[in-house]
Amino acid sequence: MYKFSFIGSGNMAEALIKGLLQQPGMQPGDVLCCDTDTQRLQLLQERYGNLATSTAALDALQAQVTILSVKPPFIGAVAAEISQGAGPDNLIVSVAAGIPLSYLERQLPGCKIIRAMPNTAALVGAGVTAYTPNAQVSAEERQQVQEFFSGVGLACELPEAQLDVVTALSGGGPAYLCLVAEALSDAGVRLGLPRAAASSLAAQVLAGTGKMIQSSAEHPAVLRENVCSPGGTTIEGVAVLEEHAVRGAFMQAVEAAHTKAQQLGELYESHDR
Ligand SMILES: NC(=O)C1=CN([C@@H]2O[C@H](COP(=O)(O)OP(=O)(O)OC[C@H]3O[C@@H](n4cnc5c(N)ncnc54)[C@H](OP(=O)(O)O)[C@@H]3O)[C@@H](O)[C@H]2O)C=CC1
Ligand SMILES: O=C(O)[C@@H]1CCC=N1
Repeated sequence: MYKFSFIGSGNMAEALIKGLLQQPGMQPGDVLCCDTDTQRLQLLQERYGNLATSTAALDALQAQVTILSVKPPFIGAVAAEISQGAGPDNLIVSVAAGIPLSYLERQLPGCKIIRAMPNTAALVGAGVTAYTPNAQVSAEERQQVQEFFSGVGLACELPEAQLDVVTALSGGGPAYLCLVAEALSDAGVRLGLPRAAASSLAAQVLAGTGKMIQSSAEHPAVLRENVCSPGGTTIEGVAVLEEHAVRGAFMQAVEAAHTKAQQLGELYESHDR
């Protein structure tokens, strides 16, 4: 019996696998990766050692926890494939954006199912995941899933109605902040810094500020004020960001992603496959 299996071994699965393998006691052989792309499976073995692999999704049921990590449009096909073997003994975690528990329950009747939304920062053990279990999941299994996701960052159980917001905020969050890192690095290069120096400064600013926000008792607004000296340099930059309505842009970005997650969900509420 494997500890974890993944159906769909792409970017999100890899982030979780890399994070998991950094935990004490976890061996590559504890993880089964299933994917239709054999080159991808080979690449993961080159990167992470002796992971078990298979091209048959059904094999993934030979694990304590099976993670569905294919793109939303493939969830129906994968569920159909594993429904022949899945039953009340299987604990299935879907990380697919938008796909409601009710749809998964219709495809995999009787199974213990968790809908979860992690992010790719799991890769460095600094992810964040919110999840909702269905009624079949016991308290002990909830704890198992909590431990699984908290091994690769923060984890919390939330009502399913909030998962589309989580998808938009923290699921997609690394993309928004990578874009900020790129923009800061480009700005440095534009002003004459070598690319490597500009990129490393930008990355450290993001990492350091994140740490500071998390560890400080102060509101982010106060931490920002602490940087803006009266009549100084930073307030000039902040004024430009405000002129370009950057806060509004971030809010609209999260709202657009939320709308998309809801649209995906509506599609699956009304379709059987
Ligand atoms: N990327 C992210 O930041 C996050 C993603 N998610 C969710 O994770 C899921 C996966 O996303 P992501 O990792 O980015 O996607 P990827 O495309 O990187 O990975 C999906 C993998 O599944 C494979 N695949 C497709 N069909 C099947 C099948 N029938 N059986 C087995 N494997 C199959 C794909 O192969 P091929 O490429 O050949 O099609 C691909 O290797 C999505 O549902 C997404 O919503 C959730 C949170 C964050
Ligand atoms: O973009 C997506 O649909 C997925 C879900 C959250 C992050 N990536």
